[in-house]
Amino acid sequence: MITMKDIVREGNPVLRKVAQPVELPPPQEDLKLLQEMLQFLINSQDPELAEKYELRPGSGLAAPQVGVSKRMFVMHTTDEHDRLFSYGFINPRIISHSMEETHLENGEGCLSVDRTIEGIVPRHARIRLRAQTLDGEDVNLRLRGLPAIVAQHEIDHLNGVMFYDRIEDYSGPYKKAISTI
Ligand SMILES: O=C(O)C[C@@H](Cc1ccccc1)[C@H](O)SCc1ccccc1
Ligand code: NI
Repeated sequence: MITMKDIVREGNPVLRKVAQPVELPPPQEDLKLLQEMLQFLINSQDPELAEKYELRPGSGLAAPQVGVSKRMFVMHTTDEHDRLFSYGFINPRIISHSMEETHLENGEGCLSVDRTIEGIVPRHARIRLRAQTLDGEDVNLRLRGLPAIVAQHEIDHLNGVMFYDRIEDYSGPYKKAISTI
């Protein structure tokens, strides 16, 4: 069972690596890990289990956050119509997105970041996501709202990007060095 001790925190270089594609068909051990990551999200949203195992609630989790630099993530969240989006994604790609942007009013957090970082994190309002799912099917999903934001946050993890890299005026110690012209 995955608990908070299994989640790597900022400063660990795995969070700044570009994760490797998963070989297809996915090895059994990758599928097992993805299933355990999804179960973590479900457990983290159960008040009794979250309290018992001291879990921070999560709507998304990427494999690098459990120290595995592979291109897969899980999501367990609802949209504004209370529809549940519960998936394990393998080799996810955003194949198109809206020009329109969105953001969470109170900014974003991260299970790998044990501090609050203020600031708006701009995200695409709508994305088209292609991936293989935990169930082995190829999906091509249109996401909007919170599921779209969660997916973008997790895919950033697969590319070594942290949410605060995207805050316009963030100049904290962890911001990735950007080349100055
Ligand atoms: O660290 C992670 O990847 C899990 C994050 C994902 C996330 C944070 C903010 C916005 C979108 C995705 C969270 O722990 S999931 C919990 C959550 C959900 C919505 C807003 C804030 C926190
Ligand atoms: Ni995160």
